[in-house]
Amino acid sequence: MESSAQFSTVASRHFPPSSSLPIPKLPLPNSRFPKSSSSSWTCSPQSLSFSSGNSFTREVWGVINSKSSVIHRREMRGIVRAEMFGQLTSGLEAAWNKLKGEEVLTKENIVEPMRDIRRALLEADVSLPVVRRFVQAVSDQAVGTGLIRGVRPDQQLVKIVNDELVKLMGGEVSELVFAKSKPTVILLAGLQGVGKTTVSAKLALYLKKQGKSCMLIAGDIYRPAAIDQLVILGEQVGVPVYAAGTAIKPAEIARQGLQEARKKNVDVVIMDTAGRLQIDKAMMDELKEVKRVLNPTEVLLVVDAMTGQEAAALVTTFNVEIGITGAILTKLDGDSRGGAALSVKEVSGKPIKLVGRGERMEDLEPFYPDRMAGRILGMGDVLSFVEKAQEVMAQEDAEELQSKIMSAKFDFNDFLKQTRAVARMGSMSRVIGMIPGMGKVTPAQIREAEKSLKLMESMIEVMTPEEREKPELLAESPARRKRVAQDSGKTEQQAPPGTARRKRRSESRRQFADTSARPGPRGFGAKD
Ligand SMILES: Nc1nc2c(ncn2[C@@H]2O[C@H](COP(=O)(O)OP(=O)(O)OP(=O)(O)O)[C@@H](O)[C@H]2O)c(=O)[nH]1
Repeated sequence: MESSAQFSTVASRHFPPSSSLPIPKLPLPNSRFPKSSSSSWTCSPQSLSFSSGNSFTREVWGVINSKSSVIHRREMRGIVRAEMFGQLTSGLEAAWNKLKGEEVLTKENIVEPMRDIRRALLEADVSLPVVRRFVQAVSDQAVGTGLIRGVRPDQQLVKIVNDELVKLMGGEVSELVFAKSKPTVILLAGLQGVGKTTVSAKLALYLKKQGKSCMLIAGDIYRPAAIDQLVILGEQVGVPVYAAGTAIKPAEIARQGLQEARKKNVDVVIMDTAGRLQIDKAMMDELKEVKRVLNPTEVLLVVDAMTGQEAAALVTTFNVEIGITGAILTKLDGDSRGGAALSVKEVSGKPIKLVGRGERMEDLEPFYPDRMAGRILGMGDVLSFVEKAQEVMAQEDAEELQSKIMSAKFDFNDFLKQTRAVARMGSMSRVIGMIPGMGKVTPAQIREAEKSLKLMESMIEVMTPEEREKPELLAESPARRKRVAQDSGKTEQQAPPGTARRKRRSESRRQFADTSARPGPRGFGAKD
């Protein structure tokens, strides 16, 4: 009877307690999420809100939510996080915890927290001179701060560390520079496998979204597949690619490509170049030649975030050798340490302009030092969340959803629309990482939540159009619920762990509900 067990994740709170099928329930979302009578993430340029209530969405977030408290308890037992900057976040938390119970920051009581901060930064692979300067700056301010009414010493220290982190990463966001007369030329360089080819196409899409016409030049003649890769990616993002094969020199390709771009009157030209396993003279000379031909506005070094402080050293070397304008940090999504993000500006003097946070073409963003600091300190990144939400959901859709929720007309079609919109924002781990307080959810728990979501989607997919529009049809008919469960191929054996226990708990709740005069359910399946 997995069918009913699974179905219950959707229906339990929406169907009358007299339903004949035993309907186990998922745990209710805990207080970390606001509760209201209906459930949705809604966004508009002016606002973003989450309301949770009687819907699938509440169930999904409920799963994640209930897990986050479990995770919190695990955290206390010292289990380290694996998500972006997770390791650093955990390390810094140890420092604040040492100040719990203190009245004021003193020279004596900050010794241990400062040691923790130093250790956390070194473990994050931040370069030693940077760590030294950082710790010194934080200690000086901490001792000089004095008592601020209503602010605990641990909160004071978090604020000081936050400000210093923002400074360390360059303070302001460093925008791309565009040439006064078309085309703006962007030259990409970097070692092998760091993500240059992918970044070329991502950058073209990023600029296209800003209304700029782009052209890509395939200049990696040493890895023949790189040209094909760029042509495919160019097609994917709808940007023309200039390729001249592998038999001519990159500088000549650059010259021809630039000519073509001028003919096409494009706004921006982006040139992908070959990577090497290590920096060698021939590679640098070739790049210098390409740079001379292109006279680019931006020369961006693509570096892999996972290489930590080595990335900062590379930026320095490339800057000395060929002169660069900034860096693009890729694979930040898999970086639990953060050493590269924290070291590049301070070590090389060159800013990180953009970051790659996933393999999809949309996963390239400006580098915001303040938002990064927020992520590092476990405060989420609400602004990026809102921007992503705005990107994937049309304002009208958001308003329509909101009004449906308000009038309790949110149906299964709306639920699908909403979850698919959230999926377009990126992987669930990424979306969750941007929400304050959710940074502690581990990858395993996210995978489980994703599984639950897929399960719900598969059930909705086998519903008839009428059932999707009128959830009450299912509420009133055990036969329909059974069919939906069977058609979506669920069996009791496939039930996720804990279902049996939830089932027992739900039965006892239902017995209670049968005997007490509780008001009927609202939201999905509600009768107006
Ligand atoms: N997770 C993740 N993967 C990325 C990111 N950027 C690039 N990748 C992946 O990294 C791998 C290498 O990317 P490429 O673009 O081929 O790297 P490249 O620097 O052009 O490689 P060479 O031409 O060999 O020098 C690919 O599998 C990309 O999908 C990112 O931000 N996050």
